[in-house]
Amino acid sequence: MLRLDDVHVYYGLGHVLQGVSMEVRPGEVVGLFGRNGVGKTTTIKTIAGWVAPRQGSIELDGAAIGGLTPDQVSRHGVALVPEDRRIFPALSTEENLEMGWSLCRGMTKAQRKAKLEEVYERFPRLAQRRRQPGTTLSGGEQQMLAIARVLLSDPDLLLIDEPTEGLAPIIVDDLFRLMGEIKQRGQSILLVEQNVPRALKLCDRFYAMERGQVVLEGRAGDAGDEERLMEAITM
Ligand SMILES: Nc1ncnc2c1ncn2[C@@H]1O[C@H](COP(=O)(O)OP(=O)(O)OP(=O)(O)O)[C@@H](O)[C@H]1O
Repeated sequence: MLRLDDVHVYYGLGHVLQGVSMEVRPGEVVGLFGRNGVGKTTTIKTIAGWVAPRQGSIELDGAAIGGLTPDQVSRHGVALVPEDRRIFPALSTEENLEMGWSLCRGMTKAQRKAKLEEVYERFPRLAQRRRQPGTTLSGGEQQMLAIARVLLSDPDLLLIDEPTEGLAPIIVDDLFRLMGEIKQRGQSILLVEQNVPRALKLCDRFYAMERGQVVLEGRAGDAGDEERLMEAITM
């Protein structure tokens, strides 16, 4: 469904992605691993339209999406959950969720309301906190909110950047359970995650990056591939 072919990205003179190629097939969870600064976030932001590639192609179900705006990419069924979560501190949980409506074009008011109730059923903690300002939510609740917000639009592919960073182990368990559920529903995920052993249990395949390039592709669960991955990212 998603295919990147020889994607190059620059920040000013910095050649940050140097020919990245990868794919995510329908229903797959694909891990994107590597040390700090190798270009994982930039890869995800480029797919989502936050950063424009200078060269190369990005296709989704055969349609060229490279260089489209974030809004246009989201209409192709791709949703980004960024590392900083983008929770609006002055807005309530519900108002933050409602920011996700911009991704739900074509839904009637009744459909939106039903979708919101579905999200509250799936995330009871968010339902309890629906009137509270975003800032009063814990880090884990904010992460749940960020994911719940993009689920409103039923994306086919979620790009999730470091969801568990800085969170307590029990919340990390909840987040992995949630991502497992998303996978069960047939939605694909491209996941950047520092907790590699844990992520590998969820992933079908993975890529490892080094200095703006993909240096390894492998299958999760394959002992040889996983060993090569650990070598590639800890070198
Ligand atoms: N807005 C920016 N302007 C200039 N350089 C940037 C910008 N954002 C990232 N970079 C640089 O681009 C390179 C890739 O960064 P990126 O955030 O994609 O890496 P990453 O693998 O996701 O790392 P991290 O795990 O630290 O987020 C780094 O050298 C980083 O310093």
